[in-house]
Amino acid sequence: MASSFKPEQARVPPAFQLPIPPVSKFKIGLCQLLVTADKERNIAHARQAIEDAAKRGAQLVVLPEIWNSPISNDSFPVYAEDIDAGGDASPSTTMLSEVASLLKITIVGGSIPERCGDRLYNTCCVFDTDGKLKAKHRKIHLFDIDIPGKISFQESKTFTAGETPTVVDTEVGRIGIGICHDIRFQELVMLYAVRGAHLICYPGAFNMTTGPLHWELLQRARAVDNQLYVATCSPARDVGAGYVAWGHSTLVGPFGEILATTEHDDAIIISEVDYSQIELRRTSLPLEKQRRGDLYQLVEVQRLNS
Ligand SMILES: NC(=O)CC(=O)C(=O)O
Repeated sequence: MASSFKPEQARVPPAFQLPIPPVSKFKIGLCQLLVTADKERNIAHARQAIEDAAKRGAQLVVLPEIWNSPISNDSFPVYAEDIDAGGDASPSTTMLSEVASLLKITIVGGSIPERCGDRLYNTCCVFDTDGKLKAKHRKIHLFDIDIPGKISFQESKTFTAGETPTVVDTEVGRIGIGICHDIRFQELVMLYAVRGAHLICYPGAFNMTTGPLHWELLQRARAVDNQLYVATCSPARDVGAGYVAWGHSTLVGPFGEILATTEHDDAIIISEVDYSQIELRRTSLPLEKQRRGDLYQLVEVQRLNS
């Protein structure tokens, strides 16, 4: 198939520019949730976990990928919600909006199956402290895998891929969003870094085959290459589920260091993010100055249709 890329649609992004965040030090809460087939219970459980995290001081709370539904192509259409319609058409995001404004916290709302017309997306909503929907990221790289005898999953059977990278300004800094498989594509986070992201949040559900080898490796690679914070949030492991999640939600600092993590059970991680560490790491190890832009460059494609 001929490529639709045209050189006039490309531009070289400017160098890193780190905006001054409204707060430079805050607590983050990663809610690793056990997800069941009972959607109402999943919503109530997520709400309780968010409230607990906020009580423990979290100003930013992150939820897992697909936290209101089992992870299966049969379930996605059944559990999908019309996020744009809101209200009763989207009980999951209505809850997130309510609880964000009630507790005055920022929420990176994991992801849920979204229905939009006749399409389904794997979508992450970000709510600010007023409960306003600040951003909606639709998973860009769908997870299709076939390792015989280990794992076979074709997300593209039900979901349509998103078309837009997402960077959002919040009260806890500039956040880039990716969902699970998006973490494997380094160009996306490089783009987020040049757009000045302090933190990348990846709601994700790696599995028992790729999780042990790649989950931590990818988070640390994204953080150390770009000298920024990376937070991941997984569903808790349910060995009886059709898709068994690896768990191990984690916060990684800008030197690639693991700041907080957990095993695979239902858990809330509370940890501190300190953006002064980004400047410190970038000053002592100035990758941006050392980068050989004369030899290679990241080119951003301008989507004419978006
Ligand atoms: N579930 C995903 O989207 C990605 C994943 O598990 C992987 O290994 O990649």
